Amino acid sequence: MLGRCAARALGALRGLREGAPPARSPGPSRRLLSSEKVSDENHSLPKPCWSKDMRLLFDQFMKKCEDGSWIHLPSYEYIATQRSQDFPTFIHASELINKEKLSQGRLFTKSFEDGLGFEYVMFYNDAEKRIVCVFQGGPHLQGMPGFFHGGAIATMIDATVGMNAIVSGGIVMTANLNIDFKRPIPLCSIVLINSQLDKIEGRKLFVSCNVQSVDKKILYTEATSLFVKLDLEKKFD
Ligand SMILES: CCCCCCCCCC(=O)SCCNC(=O)CCNC(=O)[C@H](O)C(C)(C)COP(=O)(O)OP(=O)(O)OC[C@H]1O[C@@H](n2cnc3c(N)ncnc32)[C@H](O)[C@@H]1OP(=O)(O)O
Repeated sequence: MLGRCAARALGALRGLREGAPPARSPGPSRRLLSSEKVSDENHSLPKPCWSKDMRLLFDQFMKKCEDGSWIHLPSYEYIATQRSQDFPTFIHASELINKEKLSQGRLFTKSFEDGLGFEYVMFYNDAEKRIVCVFQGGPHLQGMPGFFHGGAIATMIDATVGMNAIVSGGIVMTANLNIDFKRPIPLCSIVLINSQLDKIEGRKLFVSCNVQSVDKKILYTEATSLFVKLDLEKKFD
């Protein structure tokens, strides 16, 4: 049974949850998505490609979820924003969005074969407005030989702070992301991305985060971000 905070967080994700597969019900917006592959697989559950350490951390966080203080967030290949009914004004009004290509859209972090790209699981603490992401990056995320690409790290930071903003603010977009890369992260290592909602001012949500080694001895990266709740009356053009 979900606790109250779990229900609230998962309710917030319903509006713009990370990758809920598109609705199967027919309708005008559903026609855009008719040719896509629909996968209901929750990628936040252990897979064969997860290392022993990743599984250990998963088990530790799942233990913390037992009293309801932490929530295990699901993740799917599709983001609900692909459902045009979630963005009625933007998608239908903008001439810039290719409606055919939209049906092939897939969440960037879920676009690699298992184990080669982004493997991660996120846990949310409602009382502390924190999300911890346990991230195991694969060999296709290489930048300098032997280390992760900075863009791959930025992607996972954006995904984690973004999820924190979504849980609190609903439909948001990244307006600003500042990253200090302090140490290179060895390729294929597992790191913790710790994000914190710092404040909300009107439509603006400020979220900070750091990336640490699992033993917390190495601070790899620090970041601050600004997310803006979308004004659904405005158009993208
Ligand atoms: C695993 C994955 C899970 C899912 C997580 C997904 C995370 C990924 C999210 C993304 O990557 S989104 C993609 C990257 N972001 C974009 O493409 C956004 C592009 N920018 C925009 O579309 C608009 O600038 C934006 C929607 C962010 C804001 O436009 P609005 O017209 O809604 O806002 P407006 O200009 O009215 O500004 C609202 C407030 O925000 C402030 N603001 C907006 N942009 C700002 C900025 N860049 N820096 C500082 N402040 C900014 C602005 O000053 C104002 O402050 P005040 O209310 O105090 O007056």
